[in-house]
Amino acid sequence: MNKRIGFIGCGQMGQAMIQGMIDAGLVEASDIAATALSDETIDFVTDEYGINISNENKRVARESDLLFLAIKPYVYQGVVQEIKDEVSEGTVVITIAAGITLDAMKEAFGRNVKVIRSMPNTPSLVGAGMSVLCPNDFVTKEELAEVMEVYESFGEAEVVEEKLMDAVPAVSGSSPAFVYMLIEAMADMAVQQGLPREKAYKMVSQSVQGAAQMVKETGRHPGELKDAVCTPGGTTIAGVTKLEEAGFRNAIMQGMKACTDQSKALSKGN
Ligand SMILES: NC(=O)C1=CN([C@@H]2O[C@H](COP(=O)(O)OP(=O)(O)OC[C@H]3O[C@@H](n4cnc5c(N)ncnc54)[C@H](O)[C@@H]3O)[C@@H](O)[C@H]2O)C=CC1
Ligand SMILES: O=C(O)[C@@H]1CCC=N1
Repeated sequence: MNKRIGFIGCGQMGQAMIQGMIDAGLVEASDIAATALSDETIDFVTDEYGINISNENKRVARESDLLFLAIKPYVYQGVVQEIKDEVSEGTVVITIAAGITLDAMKEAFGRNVKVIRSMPNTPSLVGAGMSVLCPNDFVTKEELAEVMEVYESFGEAEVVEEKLMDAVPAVSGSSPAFVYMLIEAMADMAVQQGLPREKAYKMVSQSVQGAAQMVKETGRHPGELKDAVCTPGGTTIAGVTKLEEAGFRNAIMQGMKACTDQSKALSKGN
């Protein structure tokens, strides 16, 4: 890709995206510039990814065409104050935090800047990310296509209207955590029943991945796929009955709602 890519902040999510785009062959590691606060992170990222990393936010902001702000939501204001005069008119700034709205970015910069609000997730690290994007009015179609190319290098990407962005963390950014909880709980019980832990993780994670692939590739309704697993009087329907008694689906729905409510609250606070 013929664009200078910069990351302000290079923690869990920044590293996942960087590894994903390098593995996909989109860019060379040496073409990516990033910043972090601690020398420990700078040393680790240098050794692990071979990108150019420093603590020079202003320089990276000045020298990037696509500038990812991979920092925690509560440091956005301070970082934007620091870098805003370095960001040129042609640079596209990409946010990755829940609740940082396009308006909040315009206000923080104090001028019209090209901004794309996005919500990626950590499976980007292994090329299986799900990212959702929303550009402001100053981003051209070509620029959006370039940024989509970046996101699609490490997974799938969709564009939605900004009013839907608060519903997005529940299905992209945060949802892997919920699935890890499911995998952990399933494996714990398998271990309790005598299966070795490593085998339990392998069996459960492969089954979860396979089920997700079935939904994606067959296009069949998840309920229909579930029914196809349930033998009358068999093991699956016994498990389904117990899960429903324990409020399984309702618990998931409430978790998704809480995630969305929190994103809305964060959006209002900015
Ligand atoms: N971890 C995840 O699964 C996801 C995170 N996000 C969002 O990504 C953003 C980053 O999250 P994580 O990577 O998890 O956090 P993290 O704490 O792992 O990384 C944050 C990075 O920012 C750096 N940093 C902090 N202050 C800085 C400053 N003033 N200048 C330059 N660098 C600075 C830190 O050194 C660190 O490298 C957050 O806004 C989060 O909401 C979005 C989707 C998923
Ligand atoms: O928990 C959070 O707020 C961030 C956004 C999505 C995943 N992590």
